[in-house]
Amino acid sequence: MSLRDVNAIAEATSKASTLVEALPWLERFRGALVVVKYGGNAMTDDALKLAFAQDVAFLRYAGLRPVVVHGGGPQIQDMLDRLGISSEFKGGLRVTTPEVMDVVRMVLTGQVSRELVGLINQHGALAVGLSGEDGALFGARRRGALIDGELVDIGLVGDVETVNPAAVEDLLAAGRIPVVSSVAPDLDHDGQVLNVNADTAAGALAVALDAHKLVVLTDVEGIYGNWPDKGSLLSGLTVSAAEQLLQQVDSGMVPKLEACVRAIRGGVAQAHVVDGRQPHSLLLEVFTDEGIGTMITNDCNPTSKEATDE
Ligand SMILES: Nc1ncnc2c1ncn2[C@@H]1O[C@H](COP(=O)(O)OP(=O)(O)O)[C@@H](O)[C@H]1O
Ligand SMILES: CC(=O)N[C@@H](CCC(=O)OP(=O)(O)O)C(=O)O
Repeated sequence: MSLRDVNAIAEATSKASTLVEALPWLERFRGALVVVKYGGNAMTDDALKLAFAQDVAFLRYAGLRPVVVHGGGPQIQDMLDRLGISSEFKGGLRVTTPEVMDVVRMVLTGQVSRELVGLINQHGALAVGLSGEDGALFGARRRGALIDGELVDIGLVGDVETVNPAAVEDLLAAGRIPVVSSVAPDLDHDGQVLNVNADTAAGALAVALDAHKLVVLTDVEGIYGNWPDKGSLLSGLTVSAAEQLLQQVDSGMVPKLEACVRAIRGGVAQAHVVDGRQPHSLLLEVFTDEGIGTMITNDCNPTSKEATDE
């Protein structure tokens, strides 16, 4: 046998072993409902967006039930800049005036959602976009931001208080992939919509759908115990440890960690924060033995990918 033949066999064997490694996870997660939060910072590269759309379609064809909740912070910022509208963040949340709210709604539902739906549908008539307004999916109430222990007004920003998952469940029952934008009707003011952080929306939806997993894709490798010390990346932590860590993290990681805690406390078996800059990170998380990034589980199933919500 020539060296070329030996190399070809080794390459084929390695490809086959990747597929075989996926087998127990394919068996285990058949039918599992997975809520995937796709952050705007992991969405800025065209090749990464294509890979993400492939992963989501793959999950669906592999028999899982993916639901995408997307962000779009950088895309909103681009549009605000183009329109010459200034906005600032307080406590990781965008201060949202009525003028900014118009742009948030337009960009999330009219641009980011459309683009993701189009990319996923390159693999079949799968994805349908909807916002928190559609089918009264979300109901939100205005919230402030906690700055140095003081609650400050940040305008039309909401926290999800009610979830009516019927519209999403209808789409799932029809074999579709719901793609959800985090704009929500204000429960206290008819006709008003609120800007909801997409991590918060994903956590609330994962609980309401009784999801098996919440996977949050972002622009770091996972959660660091001592950010920004690169040696402090955590592969797994319990929900109690995550609650303690919440006191130490800052900026965009706060709503992510809060969403993971909300999901686990609400009965979701596993929550993951993974690196959306790594192509196919979603597939690697679901279908490999080690997974990637940081996994949060309840205190009874410490950091095991076998964790269940049963
Ligand atoms: N403990 C931590 N571990 C990881 N990232 C952290 C931590 N604390 C703060 N961060 C910051 O959170 C950011 C992720 O949030 P964000 O930029 O809002 O992402 P996305 O656009 O994906 O929602 C990271 O890039 C990092 O700067
Ligand atoms: C209240 C608030 O901050 N809303 C976010 C909504 C989009 C979002 O969450 O996008 P990422 O996931 O990309 O950060 C914003 O206006 O930027």
